[in-house]
Amino acid sequence: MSGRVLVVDDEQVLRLTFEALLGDAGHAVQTAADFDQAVAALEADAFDAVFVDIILGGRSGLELLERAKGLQPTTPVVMITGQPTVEAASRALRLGAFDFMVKPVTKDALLRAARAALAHKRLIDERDHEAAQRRRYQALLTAIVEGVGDGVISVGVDGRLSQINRAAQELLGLTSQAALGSSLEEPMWAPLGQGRQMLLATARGGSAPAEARQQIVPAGAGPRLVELSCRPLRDGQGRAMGAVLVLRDRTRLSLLEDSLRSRRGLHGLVGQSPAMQEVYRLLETLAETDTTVLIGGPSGSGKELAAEALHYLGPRANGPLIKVNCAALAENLLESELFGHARGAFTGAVADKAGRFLLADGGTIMLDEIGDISPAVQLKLLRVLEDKIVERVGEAKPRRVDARVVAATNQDLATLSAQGRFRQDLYYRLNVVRLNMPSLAQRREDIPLLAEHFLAQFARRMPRPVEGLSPTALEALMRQPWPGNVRQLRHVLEHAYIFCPGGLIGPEHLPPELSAPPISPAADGPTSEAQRILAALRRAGGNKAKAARLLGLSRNTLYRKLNELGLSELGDGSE
Ligand SMILES: Nc1ncnc2c1ncn2[C@@H]1O[C@H](COP(=O)(O)OP(=O)(O)OP(=O)(O)O)[C@@H](O)[C@H]1O
Repeated sequence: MSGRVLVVDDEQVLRLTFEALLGDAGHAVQTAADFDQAVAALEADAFDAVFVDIILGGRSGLELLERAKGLQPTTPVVMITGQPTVEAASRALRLGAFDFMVKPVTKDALLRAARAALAHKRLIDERDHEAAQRRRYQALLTAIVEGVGDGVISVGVDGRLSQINRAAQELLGLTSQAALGSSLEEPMWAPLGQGRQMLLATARGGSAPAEARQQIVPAGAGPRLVELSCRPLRDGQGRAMGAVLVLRDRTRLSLLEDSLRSRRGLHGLVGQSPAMQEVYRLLETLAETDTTVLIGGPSGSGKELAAEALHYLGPRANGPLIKVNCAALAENLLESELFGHARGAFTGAVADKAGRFLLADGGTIMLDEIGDISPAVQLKLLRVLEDKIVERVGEAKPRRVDARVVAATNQDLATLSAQGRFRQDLYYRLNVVRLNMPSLAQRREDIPLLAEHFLAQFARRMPRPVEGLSPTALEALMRQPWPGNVRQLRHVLEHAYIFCPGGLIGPEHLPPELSAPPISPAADGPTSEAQRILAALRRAGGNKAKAARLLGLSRNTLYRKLNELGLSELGDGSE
């Protein structure tokens, strides 16, 4: 081990001898003959060891020792004396001398002392180097920790705060600087919520989740959605030193996600429009409850699908879902269909019949086209809704039934009840919660998504190489008034799918009715409605099923309307 050595002695012989011996041993030696020369050398250069004679002409070597320690504190200074005294030795050591040698100094003793001094210096240098490195590392870490936007909190194994950055303070709403060394058990850390347990448990080597997501409500501010990530801190030997928690504020992201996560559909219903988002939100809320829901909306707008969603998204999903189309059955048939009958209750009642309400026990009953039920059935229905009791036709025995009622109509029940055609009390009872399905014209932006959905459905049923809609066909679809709403769109696309030989569906594959000026939706009064129906029947060559499709009405609704308008004799009666 070689080093830079300064030899300070006023005796030239000694200086030269030391210089030669140390030089031969590989050290770079510099000499100084007196105090001032020595100080100049120490000021000019850094030395790894200094040999100083205690007698330096007029000055004391001890004085130089003191000066050397001031200038180069970590450099070992070896004192040399011709007349050792206890006082001088102890003073030298007190002043920080590394060693004390008595003349005559042998070569071996000199080299040994030099070796020891240099080894000592290296040790100190290394320790200093490590400490400096630790300080640099710490400064860097602090800069990083302060610089990142995420909150950082660390604790020692004792659960006491060892570091917290500004972001964490702000996130937690801590107004004053959190005191390092304070325990995380203190109440001021309560807003940290689960993060507190994660930190404490991890720091103590216990088990805790490494990741979590939670809401933090900082004092005097709104709630923040925060992602937590906790890791243990270990030293080089793997010993636990504490834990660090990173808090990432996801509030903005989650708001953004929420606004972007406009859903493309819900349980069979397709559509990404704001109107449908509202429907989905309402359906999810209502699915959880047992309230009677009245679903309104024009024909073909998805009322039946909405009723299904209400059933299948709620706690009754495992129970039965019974659907009854109230317009499809004659009055007396509907009554026994709904409430059941006893054997012999009327001609043809050859056996007991449970009725749809009892079949729906524990589940949901969907009463479609509820506007079409007779006054007698209305009264019976009111009884079920109010008392949850059914009585079968021809039997006076009340039976308890637990069925959720979802009613649907495309008629204006408020007007019907104002006209005395629908019981007002039943209307109020049904109308407790109202869900209105938007018409397709109110959500045209959903047409491309719906088209994609239906084409994929057809492709499963009738494999043929239809790739999708051409832009012009889509444009034509976007322009339609869609009085028949989604049902009509579905029919139109089915037609196009069948007529398209492959590739893209073009406008030429769409049903001819679509290329003709669209039949305008009923905007006003019965006259224009009659005209619309007549126009549709004409265009459909008298075929009522086809006319219903053109109008976007279900067949039942068209029959009802024809009856109401006194037009039931029109058309060829074909389905
Ligand atoms: N949002 C939608 N997403 C996907 N398909 C839909 C949607 N709305 C309606 N449909 C489809 O349109 C057709 C008619 O829907 P549905 O029977 O639910 O309508 P409705 O309002 O009950 O009609 P009506 O009043 O004539 O009984 C069905 O084939 C249904 O699958």
